[in-house]
Amino acid sequence: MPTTTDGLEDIVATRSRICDLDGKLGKLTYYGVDIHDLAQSSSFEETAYLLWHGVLPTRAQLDDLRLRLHAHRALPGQIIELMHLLPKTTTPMDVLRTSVSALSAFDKDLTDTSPQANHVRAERLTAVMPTIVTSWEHIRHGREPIMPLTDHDHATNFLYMLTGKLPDSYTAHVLDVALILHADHELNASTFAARVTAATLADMYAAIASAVGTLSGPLHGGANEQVIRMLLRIGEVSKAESYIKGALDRKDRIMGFGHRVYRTEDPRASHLREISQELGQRTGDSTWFEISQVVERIVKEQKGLYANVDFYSASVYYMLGIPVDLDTPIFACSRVAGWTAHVLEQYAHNRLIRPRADYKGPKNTSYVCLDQRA
Ligand SMILES: CC(=O)SCCNC(=O)CCNC(=O)[C@H](O)C(C)(C)COP(=O)(O)OP(=O)(O)OC[C@H]1O[C@@H](n2cnc3c(N)ncnc32)[C@H](O)[C@@H]1OP(=O)(O)O
Ligand SMILES: O=C([O-])CC(=O)C(=O)O
Repeated sequence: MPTTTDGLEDIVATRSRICDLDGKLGKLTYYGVDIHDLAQSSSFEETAYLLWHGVLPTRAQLDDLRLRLHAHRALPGQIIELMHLLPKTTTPMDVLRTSVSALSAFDKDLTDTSPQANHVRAERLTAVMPTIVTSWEHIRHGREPIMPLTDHDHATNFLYMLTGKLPDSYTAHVLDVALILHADHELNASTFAARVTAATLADMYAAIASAVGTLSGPLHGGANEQVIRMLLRIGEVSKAESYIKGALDRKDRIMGFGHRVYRTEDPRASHLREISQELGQRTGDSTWFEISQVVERIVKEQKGLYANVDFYSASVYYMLGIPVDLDTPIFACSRVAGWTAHVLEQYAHNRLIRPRADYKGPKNTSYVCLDQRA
């Protein structure tokens, strides 16, 4: 049996054309396009098109995609009914996973597994996930969900469905950039889970439900919610240093730091840090940015760890007024573009993913009948 690597570290498990990640240089590209250029100049919809088609769209192609996404935003009424049956304490990520799974029941063409049908599913899932997340926010607080807009971009529509008001252009821009930055990241745990599921030729809903479940854990996408909970516990800039030193002394893991691949700054964190600072200035309350800065400095000094994408996204979402347990669902609403791109790629060049385990358990154990066991 070849040597095993815990956590599959540095194991190259597939070929992919979608996302290139250089952990030493801190360089991230989607189909060769640098994440910095996308964050600077693209939109979430254009980035999703790039992930699904491998090229940037023409204006007409982008306009067509936007229209299709608008048309797919509404949820089947039965999914809203299903949400009403869930206990109000159900976490938004669990509701998202359950609803994505249930959506397969409303796909009239489920037996059509052609690439075209799966492309439509990728667009549908991407269009509808913000409606699931924001509907649950209203339902759990005893309110009626707000119907999606039939125009406006993805970020604006999300914030509208969440608050019932059209956001100002800066707020919508910030969420749009955050969605671009989270859209794909090579073979991260949730994308791997989606590909493993797709490789059995299970349908796209099953693959995305696997991915949502995998993203929810605090060592992966769930870290952003834990980061803001930590910042809120710290509460004041003057308490940040002693809080974080105490946590490090206790050998706690500091959420939002460290990465399996990056050995330098996560290129997405640089954008989110800048946005966090600017939001602090615009809102007149830089507390969350300043606490984050102290935490970042001490974790870097004492552990040599860099902030990852989840660290500054936490204060950004908080300053946008987003409820803390919607942080990871927002991540999912972006990453679904990457997940579905990887599922399409998996279907196109499929082989079952089935590694081996190096067995370490007992051998030749005799079977003792139940009534003879002590
Ligand atoms: C979108 C994303 O998924 S980005 C990642 C989001 N997750 C987090 O922010 C959670 C906090 N970070 C972590 O737990 C880790 O850095 C991970 C899971 C992201 C990567 O972990 P791995 O590559 O498996 O590293 P591993 O868990 O083996 O840690 C290596 C060492 O660094 C330490 N370490 C790693 N991250 C942290 C952290 N955030 N805080 C404190 N110590 C840490 C570990 O305790 C371990 O130390 P040890 O060797 O003395 O036991
Ligand atoms: O790549 C990873 O392991 C985690 C990550 O940063 C992401 O999924 O965005």
